[in-house]
Amino acid sequence: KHTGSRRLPPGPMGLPVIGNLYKLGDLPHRSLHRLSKKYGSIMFMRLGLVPTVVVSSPQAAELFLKTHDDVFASRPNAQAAECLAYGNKGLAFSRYGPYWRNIRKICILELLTNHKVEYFSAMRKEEVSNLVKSLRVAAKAQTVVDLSFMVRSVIEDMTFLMLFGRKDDRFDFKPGLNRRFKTTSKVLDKYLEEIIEEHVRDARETRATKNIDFIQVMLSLMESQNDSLDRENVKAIILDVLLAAIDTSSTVIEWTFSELMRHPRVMNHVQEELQNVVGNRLVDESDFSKLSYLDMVVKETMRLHPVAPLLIPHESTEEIMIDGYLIPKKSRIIINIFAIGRDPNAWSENTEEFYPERFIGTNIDFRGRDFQLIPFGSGRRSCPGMQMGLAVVRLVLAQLLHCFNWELPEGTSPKNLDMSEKFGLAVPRANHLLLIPTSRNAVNE
Ligand code: HEM
Repeated sequence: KHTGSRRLPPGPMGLPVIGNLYKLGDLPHRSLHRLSKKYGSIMFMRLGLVPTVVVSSPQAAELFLKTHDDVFASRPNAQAAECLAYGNKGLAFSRYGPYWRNIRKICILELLTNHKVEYFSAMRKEEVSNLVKSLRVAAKAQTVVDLSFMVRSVIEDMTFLMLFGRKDDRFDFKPGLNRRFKTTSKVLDKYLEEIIEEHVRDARETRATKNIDFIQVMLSLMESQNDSLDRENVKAIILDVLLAAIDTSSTVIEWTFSELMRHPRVMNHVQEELQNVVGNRLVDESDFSKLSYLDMVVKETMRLHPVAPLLIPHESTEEIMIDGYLIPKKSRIIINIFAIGRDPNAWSENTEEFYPERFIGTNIDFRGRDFQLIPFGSGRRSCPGMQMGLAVVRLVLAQLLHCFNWELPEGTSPKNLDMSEKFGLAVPRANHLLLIPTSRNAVNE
């Protein structure tokens, strides 16, 4: 064969065996962004022994996630997934194939439907109102609150209510997606078993109840789908949803607050919009369609601080030529949306600036059709929880911004606010965001 027509994409020279791992550093999305400026938007490297392709422009992302989506819809056998309690039986890390397709269908048609998003709206409002009440106490005393912690707690509560119908004595999920999970998996398994048993008992006693929380939905599917879904599967899916829902939504809120604290002009504008649209009552999700500036602020935050800057790794299932380059079978595909959000060809020159007005007059949205902004991915593997996540993010943000003014603690100014990141599948702030609330308006609670 003529080798010239079957060349790999350009990339840094690898060292034998350890390949280019050493180049990635503490913040791989940033190192890979720098490398892509030198080698281009389709870049090849070996991470350990794994052939890896890094994609860093909207046009290239479209080739991988839309034009040839069917070839790149699998997942590598992730170390993270092996550490989890149920191996690859969940959704996020399982390989492309009939098993994944069935579970994905269940998630989309039964668990994460618009109907479900709406159904839980009253629950979300109540949980956020409770948070507002406790913040009122802090506001009165003018104490510093750990906003990162409080936001995470309210989102954990909402997620537990949605999945299990309860939020008390919940399992501590703090360890997140890392090796420690293996050691905690027995405790976790016991917890999930207890909850399932409780639901089975309840179902037996009250035959007629509707399928409300996720466990109830899954139990009735287990009955109707016979063999294709067992308890292990149910536990694996529930765990996936827990992990996918909590860190992501809290991280978006934390970064939005951080940028608003650094940009008082934008903060004032958001609060004015809330005052005009909502007035002296609490925000309701039915207000969202009129909060267009808030919407732009969330988009701008996710452009600069994508929660999952490298999405979840994809894997190719066959050899394929893309844009004149050979992509070997079983390559790991990393879509660097952190780099895409900063691509000057897509966003003009001021890409590092937080400037929500850039979205005025555009139709760019989150649905994955506009490849310059894909914080939820795009195509077959895109996030099935997008609507649920956006509802949570918008409500918590809007309510906290409507009810309170926020100040940085003494010694911190908008200019020197620490913005360090901590890398993982999700990239939150390295240090919690500490703020002082002051009650803003006489809201009728
Ligand atoms: C604002 C919040 C959220 C963001 C930014 C987000 C983002 C993402 C991203 C980037 C992916 C990977 C896409 C890819 O690999 O191409 C993903 C996958 C996934 N997300 Fe989300 N997500 C959010 C909230 C949620 C919520 C609330 C749920 C569930 C209740 C959820 C469930 C999932 C699942 C199950 C997957 C795996 C899909 C698959 O592999 O087929 N996410 N999400």
